[in-house]
Amino acid sequence: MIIDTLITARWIIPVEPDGVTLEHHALAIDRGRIADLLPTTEALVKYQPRRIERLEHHALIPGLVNAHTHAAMTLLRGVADDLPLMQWLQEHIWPLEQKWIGEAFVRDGVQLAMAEMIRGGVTCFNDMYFFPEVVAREAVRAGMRAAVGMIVVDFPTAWAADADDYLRKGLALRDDYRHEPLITTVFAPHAPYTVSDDPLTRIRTWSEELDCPVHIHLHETADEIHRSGREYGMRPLKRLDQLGLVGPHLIGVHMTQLDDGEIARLAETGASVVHCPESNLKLASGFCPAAKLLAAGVNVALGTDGAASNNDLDLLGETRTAALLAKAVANDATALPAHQALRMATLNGAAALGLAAETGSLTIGKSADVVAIGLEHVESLPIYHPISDLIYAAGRQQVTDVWVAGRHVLKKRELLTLDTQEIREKTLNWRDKLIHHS
Ligand SMILES: CSC[C@H]1O[C@@H](n2cnc3c(O)ncnc32)[C@H](O)[C@@H]1O
Ligand SMILES: [Zn+2]
Repeated sequence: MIIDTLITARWIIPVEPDGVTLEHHALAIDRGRIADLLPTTEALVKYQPRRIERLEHHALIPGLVNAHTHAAMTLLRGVADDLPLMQWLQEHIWPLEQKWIGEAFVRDGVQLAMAEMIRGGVTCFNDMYFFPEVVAREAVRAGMRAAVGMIVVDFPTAWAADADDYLRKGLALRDDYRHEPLITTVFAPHAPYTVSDDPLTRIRTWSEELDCPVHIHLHETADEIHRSGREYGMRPLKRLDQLGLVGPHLIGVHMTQLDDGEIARLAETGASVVHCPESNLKLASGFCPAAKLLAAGVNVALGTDGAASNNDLDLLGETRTAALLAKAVANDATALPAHQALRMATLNGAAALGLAAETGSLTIGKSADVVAIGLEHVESLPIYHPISDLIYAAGRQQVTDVWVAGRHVLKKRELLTLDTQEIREKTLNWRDKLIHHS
């Protein structure tokens, strides 16, 4: 049978079923989808591929899903470090954004972010940023899958004037991209402290009508909880619950401040949480009880947050941090084993975005979003358990090849859809502008 591509690999970690590693298997790709997963010896007899990739020292894994980013903030990487969240935002990031944000900033920042993410094995990102139509356009150009935020904040910015304007523009974007398979749109009210009840209520109604997720920073710091107590007389999650937003569409990002009742409420309503351990560590925001949430049945995905608070978009590294931190937070070395961490970085992210039928595991019929990572490096040998190596020893620089919807976007670490040299030059121009005119 003729197919587009056959990838033979030393190991294949499909993620579904959980914890399984196949040895000497092959992945057949046809018309952008996973057509088969079978032993290499059988594949070589059964298929006549137009292209064949023999990856004898590699593991194939599903493309990683970065479930919370502000991609264009790569241009603000390292601009303000070692500060708590509100001081970082109010004194540094928001003034810079007010001055510089525009279509060109977002275009160049997103291109830099996608170059970094693809080289790190990320095939899908969930973005919350200004000028989301630019994010969507650039993602399609680069061949990346993106869930693009229909953002809302109470204050005017270069992108929109007020809540009505944000929502109108967001819904127009959703309509424009309704036939583009790589792009989905997600409501993205910034946070409970920047979006008032009226737009949140309208988002609830739209989200139900359109069956569309709602992506929001939530319970990020203790300060946010205290402020909500002063302004609304209740914790933010309670307020969102009263507004009808706590349910299967909710994607609560950070969630470092949670009591047992709130964990139970997230579980019973089918909400998702995005854990961003490195941003939380760097801003000293607190610790998301990831293992406790998973044990309660909550879908927990992983995100890097923006490169201005992380300071990288290394989701594989983030997965390692999540697995290590969970053990410290739970005081239990068995908490969040490697296979569960990998699931968070792939299938759980896809599930949070409503994309589990499309991506997140190497399953026949799903989109061919695939990452090859060379494991036989001195840094990760001798390899008793490939999933352990992947999470605890390997680094993103070991990612060699990436396919999104069957399209080869990284080949032997070379980006095929983005111009690395041009991205470097534009980034350095932005650095010079920010240094000389801020
Ligand atoms: C409405 S566009 C997104 C908005 O969010 C800001 N931001 C970046 N990181 C965080 C964070 O960890 N908590 C809250 N807000 C954050 C970003 O600078 C944009 O203004
Ligand atoms: Zn964020």
